Amino acid sequence: MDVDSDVPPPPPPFSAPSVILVCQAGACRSAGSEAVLLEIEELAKGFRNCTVQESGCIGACGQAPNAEVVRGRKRLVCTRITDVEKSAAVIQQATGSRPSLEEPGLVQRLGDARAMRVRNQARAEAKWNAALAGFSEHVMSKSGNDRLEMQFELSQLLASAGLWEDALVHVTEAESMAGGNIMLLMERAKLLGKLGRSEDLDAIEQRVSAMRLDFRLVIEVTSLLRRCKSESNAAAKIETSQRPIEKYGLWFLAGVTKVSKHSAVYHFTSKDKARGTPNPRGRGRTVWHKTWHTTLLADVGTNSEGPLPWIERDYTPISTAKEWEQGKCDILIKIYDTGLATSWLHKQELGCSVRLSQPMKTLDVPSLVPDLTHAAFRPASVLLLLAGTGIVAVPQVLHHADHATCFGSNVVLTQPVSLVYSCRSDDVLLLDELKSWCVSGKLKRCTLLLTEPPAGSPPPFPEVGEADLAQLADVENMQCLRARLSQELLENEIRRLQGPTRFVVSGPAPFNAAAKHMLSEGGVQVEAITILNA
Ligand SMILES: Cc1cc2nc3c(=O)[nH]c(=O)nc-3n(C[C@H](O)[C@H](O)[C@H](O)COP(=O)(O)OP(=O)(O)OC[C@H]3O[C@@H](n4cnc5c(N)ncnc54)[C@H](O)[C@@H]3O)c2cc1C
Repeated sequence: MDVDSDVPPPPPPFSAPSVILVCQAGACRSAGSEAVLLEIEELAKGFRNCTVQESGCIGACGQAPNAEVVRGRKRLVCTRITDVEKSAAVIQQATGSRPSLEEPGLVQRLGDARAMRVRNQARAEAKWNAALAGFSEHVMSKSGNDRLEMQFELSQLLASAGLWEDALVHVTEAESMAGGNIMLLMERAKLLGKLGRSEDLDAIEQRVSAMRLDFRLVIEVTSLLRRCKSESNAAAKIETSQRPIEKYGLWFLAGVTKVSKHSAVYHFTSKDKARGTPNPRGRGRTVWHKTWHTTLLADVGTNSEGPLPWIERDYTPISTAKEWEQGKCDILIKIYDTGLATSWLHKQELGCSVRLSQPMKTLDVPSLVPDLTHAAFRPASVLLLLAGTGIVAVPQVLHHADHATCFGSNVVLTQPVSLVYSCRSDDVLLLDELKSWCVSGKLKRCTLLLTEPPAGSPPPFPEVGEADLAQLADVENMQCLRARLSQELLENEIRRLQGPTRFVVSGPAPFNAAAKHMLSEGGVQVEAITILNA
């Protein structure tokens, strides 16, 4: 299988049937793959020999959104399908002919639909900077009702991000465009309350009293205005830097434990109730077993990812859900000298404050799929194929195999879990933990694959020594090889497993693509593979 960057040059026209698989997994979904699917479906309508289907991860997460063209035995991965032109180029790869984009308004309509879906996805993940990227300019290019609706949405996004003054400007403009809409007026009141502007709230109260409203609406509006006023009194005391950001809690950097030349465990603490919990419970709720992650807001200032002064990056804590509830969280992070968020984090002083999002589901347990509708079977065994910081999936999965750390009173992960872990010899992570999980039997087997680090810039923690691999010699179910993941090694592992097996692949994009390819060559069905970005 070829993995090409962008969409490759067009082939000559042909008539053989083809299938376009549009990835709908993690990174692609965040990059608008739902809209890519609709776009490709719409553009492919005139081609009888071409079918379009959604698919799981294609293994090129770093270049999302992606699709794969399958023609006979040939498979071609098309990456970075970031606009309508690129979608048209994918169809040309599949059919040999380019669909027409001449229909008036087509490109604009598809472009708008795609922008809306990217925004909705970012919103669902509480990634306010990503949701706002390019949105203000987009709103300004619209008129009439479209403009009114979008301007209101813009004000809501800005309010979620804590930019209440900007949100107020837009909701006020939307309200004046709508000519005195009560719903928009109440949205304005909520923002005035947050900003502590009680005189403006009085003015709104007077305006409302002069309106002819239905009796029930009067009760609702009066009670909302009362709440806004009491919020307004408290608001004056909140410093701008401490303003709540929707779905985020305030944490403090309490310590940094360097664990390799490239990575460290960052210890965070919090007393903020807004931090939420990975395991919401209460009357009427059923326990939802899952692995989870959080989003860190890295306050890097002006950036190319959106208009807000932060960038958003996901992390999978290695500490437990209970510790999160107690206000403690440990995250294992590899520092990249060219990485925007990690190089920023590397410079932070102990005691500094950071924002972490409320926990979000990564995978359902025990099926270990991102979406239960895709859980084709209940696994009898699990093989984790991890590389680099992808190793953080192991504690999250194994927490569900232990009474002390699982959610609810019953352990749901009872299947044997094996691991193949590939890492650079100067960045071996969680070695002591891996050893203890092997000794206790929580991990059935662990194969550690060591690769040589490429020459490059000096590491962030040069003072940390290399991992002591000699300690593994007496651990029977653990082996250490100086090798890369290979077809032979993988098939050897597969032969030891009781089927059906769930394969979870998590590492940098080239590792994910290679592992997925080897699994399919080894006869593993695509439904059995879960790929995670790491
Ligand atoms: C659900 C989820 C959970 C995650 N959990 C963790 C975690 O627990 N610990 C952790 O360290 N990371 C984790 N990541 C990755 C993390 O979100 C960031 O992508 C990573 O920290 C790099 O961010 P950055 O801004 O420093 O780099 P960016 O500015 O985004 O990237 C710039 C450059 O850094 C380098 N780089 C960045 N990421 C990688 C990579 N994965 N492999 C190779 N080179 C890379 C490349 O040179 C890249 O061009 C997770 C990602 C997801 C989606």
